[in-house]
Amino acid sequence: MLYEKAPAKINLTLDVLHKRLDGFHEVEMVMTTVDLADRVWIRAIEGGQIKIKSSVQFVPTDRKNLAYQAADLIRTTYGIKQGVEITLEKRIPVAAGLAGGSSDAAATLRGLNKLWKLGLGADRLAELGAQIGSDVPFCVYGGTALATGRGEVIQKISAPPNCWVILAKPVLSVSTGSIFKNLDLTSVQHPNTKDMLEALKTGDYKGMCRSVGNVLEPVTMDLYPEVTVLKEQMIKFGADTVQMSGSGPTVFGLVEHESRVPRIYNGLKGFCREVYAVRMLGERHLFD
Ligand SMILES: C[C@](O)(CO)[C@H](O)COP(=O)(O)OP(=O)(O)OC[C@H]1O[C@@H](n2ccc(N)nc2=O)[C@H](O)[C@@H]1O
Ligand SMILES: Nc1ncnc2c1ncn2[C@@H]1O[C@H](COP(=O)(O)OP(=O)(O)OP(=O)(O)O)[C@@H](O)[C@H]1O
Repeated sequence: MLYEKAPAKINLTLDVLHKRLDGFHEVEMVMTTVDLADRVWIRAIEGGQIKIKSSVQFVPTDRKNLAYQAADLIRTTYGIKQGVEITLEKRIPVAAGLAGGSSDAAATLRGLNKLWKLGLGADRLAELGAQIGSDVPFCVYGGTALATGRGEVIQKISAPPNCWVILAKPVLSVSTGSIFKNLDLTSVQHPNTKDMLEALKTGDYKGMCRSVGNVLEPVTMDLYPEVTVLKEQMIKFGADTVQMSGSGPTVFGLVEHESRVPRIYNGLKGFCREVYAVRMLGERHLFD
């Protein structure tokens, strides 16, 4: 039985430059992995099927599951006949803006590359991942990166300075497609990606906090006022900066001093069921 860790990502910045002819949006995002992870177990089985088991009932186990799609893609591309059972121990909240499904798909690609001794490099796995979803290539590498294109062009960058990340997810699921559809590009406030890259390069925690920005945040907040409330609460409880991740609805707060974490965590727990206090994974890449 093979094990792969599938960590969640957060978007320190998320900018949209323009809408492309293929319907996707050209983005520029600084992403990093955090220590909240699904566990993916993979084993070969008789019968040539792809079987998905999930610890969470409402996650699909058919070909709608991104891990299924990853296994199917790698099997057809490399003419593999052997069956495989993939067990997803879900820890990352679903439809949360934390790339849970994408990370499971990326972990499946890494795991099957090992199981079937395909000898594929990270870049090739990322290329395959791009056929499954825009966030999958980043999840293949993990660590910290600047993602451009529709999210699939990955450039490794310096890890953020050490800090705590508090994640809070309101009880609602957000469809990424509908948030992009509601984005009005004539009135967006673009984040300063250059300042963020500089802050990471120089290990400037305050500079990092000043440079967070996500153009999708106001779109999701307009549709779901709970997200605004959660952000305001997290600021009130003392986070250094707070922002929504991806298309939401999870918001994350950055906290430099560990002593401040319990107050924020406990304060949020009072009215939000899903709250996590985790570390960033920084430079720890997932591909070896
Ligand atoms: C919002 C982010 O999570 C930020 O990390 C990602 O950009 C979304 O990545 P994802 O969930 O892997 O998204 P995909 O499954 O590729 O796309 C879902 C839908 O989002 C929209 N979409 C996604 C990425 C992108 N660059 N432009 C888009 O317009 C498209 O309508 C697409 O049909
Ligand atoms: N392995 C999986 N884990 C969770 N959800 C999955 C998985 N495969 C497919 N899905 C479906 O995908 C939808 C989005 O789930 P996911 O948790 O990946 O969203 P997300 O965190 O918002 O992703 P992103 O940040 O990449 O937009 C869910 O509604 C679920 O039905």
